[in-house]
Amino acid sequence: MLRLEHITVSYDRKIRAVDDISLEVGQGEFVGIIGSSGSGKSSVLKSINLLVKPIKGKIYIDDVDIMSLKNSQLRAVRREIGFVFQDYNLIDRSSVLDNVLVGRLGYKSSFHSMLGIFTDEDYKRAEKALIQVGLSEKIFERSDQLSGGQKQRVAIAKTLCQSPKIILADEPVASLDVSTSQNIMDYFKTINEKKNITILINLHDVNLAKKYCNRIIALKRGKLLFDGKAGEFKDEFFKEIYE
Ligand SMILES: Nc1ncnc2c1ncn2[C@@H]1O[C@H](COP(=O)(O)OP(=O)(O)OP(=O)(O)O)[C@@H](O)[C@H]1O
Repeated sequence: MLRLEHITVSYDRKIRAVDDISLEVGQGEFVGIIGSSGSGKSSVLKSINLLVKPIKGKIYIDDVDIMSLKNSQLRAVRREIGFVFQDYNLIDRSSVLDNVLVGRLGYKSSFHSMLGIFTDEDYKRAEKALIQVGLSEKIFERSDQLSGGQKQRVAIAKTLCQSPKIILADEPVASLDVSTSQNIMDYFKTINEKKNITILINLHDVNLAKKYCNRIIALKRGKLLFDGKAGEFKDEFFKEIYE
């Protein structure tokens, strides 16, 4: 469903943040991307929905070359790609419900978005997403009154509200303690298994990647160093990546 062909990302045309990476990800895969700081994990993830535009290569989603799409077509593709950030990316003063409804904006005309007009169906989806992340009792709370783990669950619910085919998560547990991180990873795993949504997740912690992901991709200085089953990721790769 997702194919990267020879993707190269450079921010200043000198250093290659991502250097000629090709990979294919099938529907329903749960892929952990690991690598030391600066290895290019975020750049790979952000290039998939063109938050960052590669200087070379092609990106195909369901065999559509997304770099060749017009704005309106790209918008339609993007609304099916959820993105979860490390710092949650919520509107602090808004309620949990309003934050989750933001996930529906990609389906609205700019006129309706501006006026914040949502249908009964949108509200039902938002409530369902909040039930899925175990937060229905917080629906009317202000999001800045929640804990870090709860905020990340709201961000996941917002993404679910988009009805995504793919979820990209950029270090979603890096700001959380160990047990909260595991809790958030459990939600990702459940979403992946129950809804068959493809997930690509950047992680600092190799053990989390090995525990939760089916496949691991390891980067070093923008290059692909390992791509295989989580169980095949051995200590020697670990040393090579983090040395
Ligand atoms: N907006 C930017 N402008 C210039 N250089 C950037 C930008 N974003 C990333 N870089 C550089 O690109 C390289 C890869 O960065 P990237 O953030 O993709 O790596 P990462 O593995 O996600 O790192 P981290 O784990 O620290 O977030 C680094 O050398 C970084 O300094």
